[in-house]
Amino acid sequence: MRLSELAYETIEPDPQIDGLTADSRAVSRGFLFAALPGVQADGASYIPQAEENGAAAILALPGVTSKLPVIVDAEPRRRLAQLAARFYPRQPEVVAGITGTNGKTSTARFAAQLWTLLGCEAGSIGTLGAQSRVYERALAHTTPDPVTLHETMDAMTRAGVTHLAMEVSSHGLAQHRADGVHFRVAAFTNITQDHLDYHPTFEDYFNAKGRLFTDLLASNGTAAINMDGEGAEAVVELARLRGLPTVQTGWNGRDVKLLSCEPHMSGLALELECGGYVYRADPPLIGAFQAENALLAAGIVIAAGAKGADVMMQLANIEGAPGRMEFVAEIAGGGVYVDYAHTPDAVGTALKAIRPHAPGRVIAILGAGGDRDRTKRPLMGAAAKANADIVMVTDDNPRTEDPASIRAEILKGCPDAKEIGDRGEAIAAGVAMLDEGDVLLILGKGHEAGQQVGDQVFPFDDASVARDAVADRMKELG
Ligand SMILES: CC(=O)N[C@H]1[C@@H](OP(=O)(O)OP(=O)(O)OC[C@H]2O[C@@H](n3ccc(=O)[nH]c3=O)[C@H](O)[C@@H]2O)O[C@H](CO)[C@@H](O)[C@@H]1O[C@H](C)C(=O)N[C@@H](C)C(=O)N[C@H](CCC(=O)O)C(=O)O
Ligand SMILES: Nc1ncnc2c1ncn2[C@@H]1O[C@H](COP(=O)(O)OP(=O)(O)OP(=O)(O)O)[C@@H](O)[C@H]1O
Ligand SMILES: N[C@H](CCC[C@H](N)C(=O)O)C(=O)O
Repeated sequence: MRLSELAYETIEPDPQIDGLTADSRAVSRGFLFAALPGVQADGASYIPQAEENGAAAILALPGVTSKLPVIVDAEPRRRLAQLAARFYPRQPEVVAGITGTNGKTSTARFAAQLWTLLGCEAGSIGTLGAQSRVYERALAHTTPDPVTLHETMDAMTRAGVTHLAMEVSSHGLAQHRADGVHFRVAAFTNITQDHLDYHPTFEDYFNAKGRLFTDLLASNGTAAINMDGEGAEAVVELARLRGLPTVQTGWNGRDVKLLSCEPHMSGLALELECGGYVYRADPPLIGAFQAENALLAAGIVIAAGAKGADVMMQLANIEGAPGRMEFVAEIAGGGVYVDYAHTPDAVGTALKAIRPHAPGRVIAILGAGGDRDRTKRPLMGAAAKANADIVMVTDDNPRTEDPASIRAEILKGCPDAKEIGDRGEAIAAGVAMLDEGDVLLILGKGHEAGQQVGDQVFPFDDASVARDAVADRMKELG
């Protein structure tokens, strides 16, 4: 593709463009290099490296110079996404974007499962990567950079995916990573505190999420909203201002309404109302909050055109996502579970949700990630203290921070907690504490396969560490 075709500008010279990237280290001959101003660095300072690597053109802010043809744009991130959408033009027929603080991954997975059960070739993109029956790809971000995103969507579409549910994070929205995606449905789970290291205020965080509804949802699209989530009314208002229809779900939902939700040992017994009819479904999901995510997923699939009755019939068949209230081992009439709660709201929600599974005590293990919102740490500690019988504070991904300082900030919210920095030791100590009917809930890292300390990622998987600890304890008990 010629640069002028890609950029919709008359440019001389007009080189052939063979690829796009915002990372000078990934530039190959014929690539367009997008010089983006970032948090850590200014992409413009890498233009010489891009030129050396064979770049054919540059995208940059006004005032930036190069010996190569330059596309000048005051919003280069937005422009890069537009270029990426043109360079990789194929998108599934139906794309649903899901935003919110908690529940995006589960909702995206549920929506993709429902579509599959209804006979569509469906997939998802998010924290667990790009997944479908016909195409899989590991991804570094919940919402990938626009080049990776559009390339992935193009490849998924070529592989046959027609229905895609994708997570759209607030970072992704603020950085225009998903611009150029044709969203038929935009969905909202909830908004509570997170990422206040990146967003200067909670309002800024909400507004970033709001972009999915105000800027990215197609003008003939539909908003699907979990009416039980914090912030739902404000999102209804965003849709109303654009005159867009909504599908409202949850206990407070209008279109898919939860009438009752009874957690039992292996799942949830749900009673719902949709289109004037009452349905029962018993999905194998642990945690009452998963009912909200399941109903929102149903709302997404209905918003994209499926019949409510058909969707309700399949709700019993959806399965939980890895690392989300995942049962990993049984011990002494209780069990060990792993969950990805890494916000104050999620810690409280997950601990409340596990209570019905614990005839005995609830023991919580948690840490908090380094180089992320510090203000959430004592609140996470307090949420654990309020909802667990015993709390143990350990390390999550310290990244470049001092792990002991992170733990000290969590401990401000739960001063009586036991502190064990080494996560493996903490899990072993938690398992050793389990008595008849007790439950251990290991929070924060869910499906993650590594622990990031400094710049290094060491293999670490909560579920397998917990299984090994349970096996050791069983041996000891004979
Ligand atoms: C705060 C944030 O989101 N930063 C992301 C952003 O970095 P940045 O633009 O600030 O990059 P920078 O390091 O300042 O560099 C500026 C530019 O110079 C370029 N560069 C840099 C070095 C070099 O040698 N050559 C070069 O060209 C970089 O590619 C970049 O374009 O763009 C980078 C490239 O796409 C991302 O890798 C990086 O994600 C960082 C690592 C990150 O941790 N992001 C997390 C917080 C995130 O995005 N999380 C959300 C999920 C949150 C949730 O919902 O829980 C996600 O969607 O994953
Ligand atoms: N509807 C919900 N309300 C409150 N908490 C929830 C809800 N759904 C999930 N959670 C909690 O949030 C955790 C993270 O869930 P999930 O991975 O689905 O969220 P996410 O929005 O994808 O997060 P991230 O983008 O950070 O990966 C879960 O493990 C659970 O503890
Ligand atoms: N997407 C989230 C994941 C957090 C997971 C937790 N284990 C941590 O490291 O903080 C983030 O980047 O904030």
